[in-house]
Amino acid sequence: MSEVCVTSDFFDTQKIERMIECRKAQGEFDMKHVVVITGAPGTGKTTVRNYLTEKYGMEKVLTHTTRMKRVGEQDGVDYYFETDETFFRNHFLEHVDYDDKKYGSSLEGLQRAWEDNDWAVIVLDTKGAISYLRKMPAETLVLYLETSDQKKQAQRLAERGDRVELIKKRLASQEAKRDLELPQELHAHAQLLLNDDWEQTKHYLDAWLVKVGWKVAASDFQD
Ligand SMILES: Nc1nc2c(ncn2[C@@H]2O[C@H](COP(=O)(O)OP(=O)(O)O)[C@@H](O)[C@H]2O)c(=O)[nH]1
Ligand SMILES: Nc1ncnc2c1ncn2[C@@H]1O[C@H](COP(=O)(O)OP(=O)(O)O)[C@@H](O)[C@H]1O
Repeated sequence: MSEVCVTSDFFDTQKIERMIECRKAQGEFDMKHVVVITGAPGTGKTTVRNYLTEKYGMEKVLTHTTRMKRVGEQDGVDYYFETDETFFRNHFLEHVDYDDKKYGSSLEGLQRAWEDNDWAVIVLDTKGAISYLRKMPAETLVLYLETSDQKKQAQRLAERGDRVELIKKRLASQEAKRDLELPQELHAHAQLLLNDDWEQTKHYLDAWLVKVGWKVAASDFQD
């Protein structure tokens, strides 16, 4: 990317406008993107997803699951809740077993999101993130979330209201243990994001988005 297409000076409106024009000329803003948020339970995947939809207007891609609804979750808002019978009526781009339940994301869901918005966001386990990178390398941006202390993750699940026995089962599952580490296949592609302090995480996300081609407006940087 040429020098005028990037700037680290976010307080200079003219430089930002030149950067936007330059990126437009390269067709960067015409591209579809899907931000895949992955990581172990309790690292903040859903919280980050909500920040990207609320602050940036990204389109949330809902996925399907056979797990039970948690308190406060709604069908068609948090997930499409399925039974073992209805689950495979969907056309999945990828699907996995996670902690003895099924989860899957459909191509239709992603395409629907892209009809409304060039930027979509989805929460997946690391296996799903690898599938997305294999199938759509140009469009997929992976964020891998972690915390500096794994005890924090269990605490957060309890604070979220998850039942103690379910937290234990979830954290003991081979998939949750696997996702505590960034898989080799994601090393070169995923952006690591330490989510200890929420204020810092938000700043980090804002900066990362500019780096990966988010269409900033000069006005975003005033005040
Ligand atoms: N591969 C894949 N993973 C999914 C899908 N939907 C959700 N997940 C992942 O399944 C795991 C369990 O999700 P959930 O039961 O909501 O628990 P949470 O991680 O504690 O919020 C998480 O890692 C999600 O990112 C999907 O469609 N495909
Ligand atoms: N940086 C943070 N500091 C403190 N609590 C957080 C932070 N990020 C998320 N949480 C809280 O931790 C809990 C689990 O977060 P969530 O986004 O549901 O995790 P995940 O989807 O990865 O399982 C939620 O109650 C959320 O509000």
